[in-house]
Amino acid sequence: MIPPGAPIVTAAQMRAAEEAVFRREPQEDVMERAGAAVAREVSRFAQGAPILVLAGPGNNGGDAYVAARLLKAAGHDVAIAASGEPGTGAARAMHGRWDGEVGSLYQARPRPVLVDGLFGTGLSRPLERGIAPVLAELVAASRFSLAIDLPSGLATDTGADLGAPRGISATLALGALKPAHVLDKGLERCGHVLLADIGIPVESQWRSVARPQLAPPGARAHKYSRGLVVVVEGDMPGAARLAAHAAMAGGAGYTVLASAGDTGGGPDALVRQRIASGDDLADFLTETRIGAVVVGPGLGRDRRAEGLLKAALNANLPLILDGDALTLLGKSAAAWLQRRTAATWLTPHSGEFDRMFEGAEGDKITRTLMAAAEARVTVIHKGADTVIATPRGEVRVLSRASSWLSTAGTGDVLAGTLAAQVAGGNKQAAEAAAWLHARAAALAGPAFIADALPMHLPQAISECL
Ligand SMILES: NC(=O)C1=CN([C@@H]2O[C@H](COP(=O)(O)OP(=O)(O)OC[C@H]3O[C@@H](n4cnc5c(N)ncnc54)[C@H](O)[C@@H]3O)[C@@H](O)[C@H]2O)[C@@H](O)CC1
Ligand SMILES: Nc1ncnc2c1ncn2[C@@H]1O[C@H](COP(=O)(O)OP(=O)(O)O)[C@@H](O)[C@H]1O
Ligand SMILES: [K+]
Repeated sequence: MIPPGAPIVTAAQMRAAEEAVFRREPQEDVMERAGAAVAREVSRFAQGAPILVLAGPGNNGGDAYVAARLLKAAGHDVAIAASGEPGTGAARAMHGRWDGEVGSLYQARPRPVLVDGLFGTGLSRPLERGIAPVLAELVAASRFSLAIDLPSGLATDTGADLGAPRGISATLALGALKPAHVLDKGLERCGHVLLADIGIPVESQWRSVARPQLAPPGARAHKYSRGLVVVVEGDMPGAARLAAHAAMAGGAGYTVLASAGDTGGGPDALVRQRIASGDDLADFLTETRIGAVVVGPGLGRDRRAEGLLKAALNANLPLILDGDALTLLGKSAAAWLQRRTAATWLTPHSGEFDRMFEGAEGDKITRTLMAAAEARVTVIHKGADTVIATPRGEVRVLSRASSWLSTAGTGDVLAGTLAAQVAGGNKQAAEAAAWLHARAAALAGPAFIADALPMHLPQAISECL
C-alpha cells in the first residue's frame, strides 16, 4: 500500500524544503515532530513488546533518539543501539535528551520490535563496516520492524539497493514520499509505506497515483459524446479485441474495431469496420467524431502494419501507441512523434521503452521524463513500478498493483482503458487509466486472465463516481 496522491520528492528537494522551514523554526522542533510520528506508529504496532531502536550518525539517528525517548516515557521497554557517535548538531541534541544507555549496534541483541533509524535520505554510498549483515539479522529476528523515513541501505532517488535489509514491516516516510518508496528495490524492501506530516510544506510535480474523480454521463449524453474509440487490428486480433473490450467497459460510448477481415469474437456491441490497408485507415480517420485511436496491440511488424501506423500518426487525432507500434517506431520514435499536433500517449513496457529511448539514463522517473520531453508525448512506462510522465514535467507513479497483472494481454487492456478516458475528455486520462486498471486487477483476484480484466472496470469506475 502506497499513500495515494502523495507528493514524491528527491533527497535534495526534501533538504531544500526542510531548510526553508529551519529559517523560521528550530531544527530540533521539526525533529521532535518526526520522532513523535515514529513513536506513534511504533507504539500502535508494538503492543507492549520490548523495542530496539537503532540510531545512525545523522538526522535519521536524531529522529531515532526522539522516538526512543517518547516510547520510553509512554511506558515501553526501550533499548538503543548506535552505529557510532551522533554527527549533526540536531542529532547530538537529541542524543543528549536521551537519559538511558546507548549500546553498540554490533553487540545489539534482537528484540521483538525493531526501529531502523540508521540512515535516511543522507545515505550516499553502500552500507559499510559490516552494518548490512547486522541490520539484516536484527530485522529477521524481530516480529515487527519500522524504518524511519527509508529502510537503511536504499538509494533515496532511485530505489537502488545499497545493502537494505529484507523484511521491514513498514516504512514511515517523513513529510513526503521519496522515489525509493515507489521504485525498483524499494517496492520489496519498504513493507507498508505510511506517510507522516511533520510540518514541512513540499511542492512537487511528482505524485503517487490517486483514485480519479469521474462523472457519470450527463442527462443529455449520447454514444458519441461519451467518446468514440477506434482500435486498429493487426496480426494478432486477440490483442486488439482485448483493448476494444477494455475501451467499452472503461466507459467509451462507441468502439470500432478496424479489421482487415471478419476474425470474429468480441462483444456484440463492438462495431467492425473493414480496413484493408493504411489508405483505408487514413480515409476512415477523417471521421471527425473519433475521440481516440489505439494502434499497436497485436499489430504485427509487416508492411501492412507499417502502413496502418503511418496513417494513424498522420491523422490529427488523439493517439495511443502500444506494443508493436512502439517497436516499429524504435529509435525514430521521438522524431516521428514531435511532428504530431494532436496529443499522443505511449504505453511501453521496459523492453519497448529501451528500444525507443536508448540514450535515456538514470532512474526510471528521470528516464521517463526525458522521453516525454523529447517526444512531446505522455509516456506510461509500465511495470511493477509504472511511471507516467508528461512533457510538462508532471510525474505520477503507480506501484504495488497486483503482481497477477504479469500475464499476457493486460497491457492491451490498459491501452483500451486509456483510450476510453482520452475519448471521454478526461484531462488526467493516463493517471485515471492506471488507477482503474490496477483496481480492476485487485478486484479480479488471483490468477485471472487478461480477458477477465475488463469485466471489473465498471466496478472500478463505480468507486470513482
Ligand atoms: N534535517 C532535519 O532536521 C530533519 C531530517 N530528518 C531526518 O533526517 C534524515 C536525513 O538526515 P541526514 O541528512 O543527516 O542523513 P542520514 O541520517 O540519512 O545519514 C547521514 C550520515 O550518514 C553518513 N553516511 C552516508 N552514507 C553512509 C554509509 N554508506 N555508511 C556509513 N555512513 C554513511 C553521512 O556521512 C552522514 O554522517 C531524513 O531521512 C530524516 O529521517 C527528519 O528528522 C526531519 C528533520
Ligand atoms: N509484477 C507486476 N506488478 C504489477 N503490475 C505489473 C506487473 N507485471 C506487469 N504489470 C502490469 O501489467 C501490464 C503488462 O503489460 P505488457 O507488458 O504490455 O503486457 P502485454 O503486452 O502482454 O499486454 C502493465 O500494465 C504492467 O504495468
Ligand atoms: K532508516
